[in-house]
Parts: sequence; C-alpha cells; structure tokens
Amino acid sequence: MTGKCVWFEGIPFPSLDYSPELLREVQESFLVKDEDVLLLTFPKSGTNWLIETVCLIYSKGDPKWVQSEPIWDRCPWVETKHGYELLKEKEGPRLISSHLPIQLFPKSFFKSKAKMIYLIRNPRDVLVSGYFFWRSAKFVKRPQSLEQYFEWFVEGNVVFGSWFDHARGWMSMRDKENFLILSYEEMKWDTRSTVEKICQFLGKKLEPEELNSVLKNSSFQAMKENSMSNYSLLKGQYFEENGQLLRKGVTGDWRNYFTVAQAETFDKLFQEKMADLPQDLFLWKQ
Ligand SMILES: Nc1ncnc2c1ncn2[C@@H]1O[C@H](COP(=O)(O)OS(=O)(=O)O)[C@@H](OP(=O)(O)O)[C@H]1O
Repeated sequence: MTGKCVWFEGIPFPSLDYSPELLREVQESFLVKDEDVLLLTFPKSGTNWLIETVCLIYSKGDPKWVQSEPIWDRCPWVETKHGYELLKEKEGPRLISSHLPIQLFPKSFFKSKAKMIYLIRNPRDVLVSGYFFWRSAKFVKRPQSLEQYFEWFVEGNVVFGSWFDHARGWMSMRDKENFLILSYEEMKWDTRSTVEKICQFLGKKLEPEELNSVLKNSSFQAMKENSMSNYSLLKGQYFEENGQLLRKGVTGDWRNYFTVAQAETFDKLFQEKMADLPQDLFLWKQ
C-alpha cells in the first residue's frame, strides 16, 4: 500500500493532499483553541459516523447542515492541505478531525483545554473495511487481495502506520479530563446511550425529539443516502465508481473473511501488543 505514499517521520500518508512540509507545519504551528472539538480515529474506525453525529448534536438534530455542506468541510481533516487551509480561516469553535498518530499531532493541543474524542474499533473490522475501501482508491497502492492487505496491516505497512501504535499512543491520554474514548461497537450496540455520553462530554443538552433526530439522521441508511456524507462527490477524482464509504456498517464482519490461521495470527499479535492495557477498553471481545 505504501508504494504510492508520502512519508513523514516514518509514517506513510496517502499521496493526495498530504505533504511532509505541511505535516511538519501542522505539528509545529497549528494552533488548537480551547473551544475546539477534535475527533480522532485510525482510518476505517467510523470517523464519518462520529463526525455526522457530532454535527447533528451541534445543530440540535436539524439535518439542514449535514445535508448542505460536505462532511470534510464541516469537520476538516487538519493534516490535509484542504482541511488545514479551511481551519485556519474558520472563526469561533471548530470541529476538527484527524487520523494522525499522537506523536505527529499539533503540539498546541497538549497545552490546550480542547476536547477530544478518540473512536476505536475492533482492528479486525478496521482491516476488512480498509481492504474494501482502499482497493478502489486512486491515491494509494491498492491491495490485490485480502491476504495481501492482511500482511500489510499486521506489519503496520498501511497509511497512518500501525493500528497498534496508533491506539496505544492515543490511549495514553485516557485519564485526561478533556479526552473521551468511545468504541464503534458501543456506538453500534447502544447508539442512544453513546450519543448521550457524547452530549454530556461536550456539555450539550438535547430535548428528546432532538436526540431522536440526531439518531435518525446519522443512521447508516440516512448517511448512505446523503451525498454530503457518503463520499459520492469524490467518485472519479479519488475513487473508482464502485468505491463506497458506507459498505456494511456492522460489527464482526471480519469473521466472514479471515481464515482460521489469520484469526490466530491476529489474536496472538493483539495479545503481544495490547495485553498490558485495560481490556475493558476493547468491547468487542475479539
Ligand atoms: N452511520 C453509520 N453506522 C454504522 N457504520 C457506519 C456509519 N457510517 C459509516 N460507517 C462505517 O464506518 C466505516 C468507515 O470508516 P471511516 O468513516 O472511519 O472511514 S475513513 O477512514 O474516514 O475513510 C465503514 O465500515 P464498513 O462498512 O465495515 O466498511 C462504514 O460503513
């Protein structure tokens, strides 16, 4: 996958909209403000679902905003050229998303009171989701088979680097007051409670009908049909026609794709890399 990538500090990034110079500038000079809200993920963890949910919380369930502005403009990726320029211009509190590993994140964040949500997902499902997504992308070396992508993923040879390093790095923030860890699995299994948790963390109060509207408009089906959120506007330029962001939206899909040997290899690796972390952070239980 990394054949077509740009590199910064040993981490590969997609070839489009990223550059080592910009990544350095983002790290050194981007000013995070206390009132910003940051949404952090390893790619394919449910980033866009979290963004859509938070945008809808901000608009009190009114879908006008999410249906009229592309998701990458509502909550720009700070590490991309497009997102960085947009964020510099934005007045007031900003929603900012990022896939950056902790060591490359804007240094100003660590001195700020800005709130951050880190969304984690079973890495086995992240792997499968990534395989289907990247194989239709135009800005990375595409995987030719799941077997090949499995090898790349376990070696950390994928964009934004090793999932294990990414998760470990950000989890070191877990006791900070301005940091909330959520999982894709809890969002999926109890969406209402998770949205309530997000509201509480962000200090937002919703009326029951507003909360219902957040849930309705951020559902898989609603997002799949929303051209401002489903990446259909990027087809042709960034993706082949068959590429889709909203593929299945389920938990445990890896079971349909991993061989027994791959499942065992992954379990062993997960144990090696993550055994010392509190296991209640990993809701998926494999
Ligand atoms: N509303 C909603 N409900 C449930 N699941 C959802 C939703 N929106 C996105 N998704 C699923 O999230 C996966 C894409 O992850 P990301 O948004 O992180 O992708 S990206 O890294 O920003 O490209 C991808 O997972 P897979 O279906 O397993 O491929 C999407 O389907």
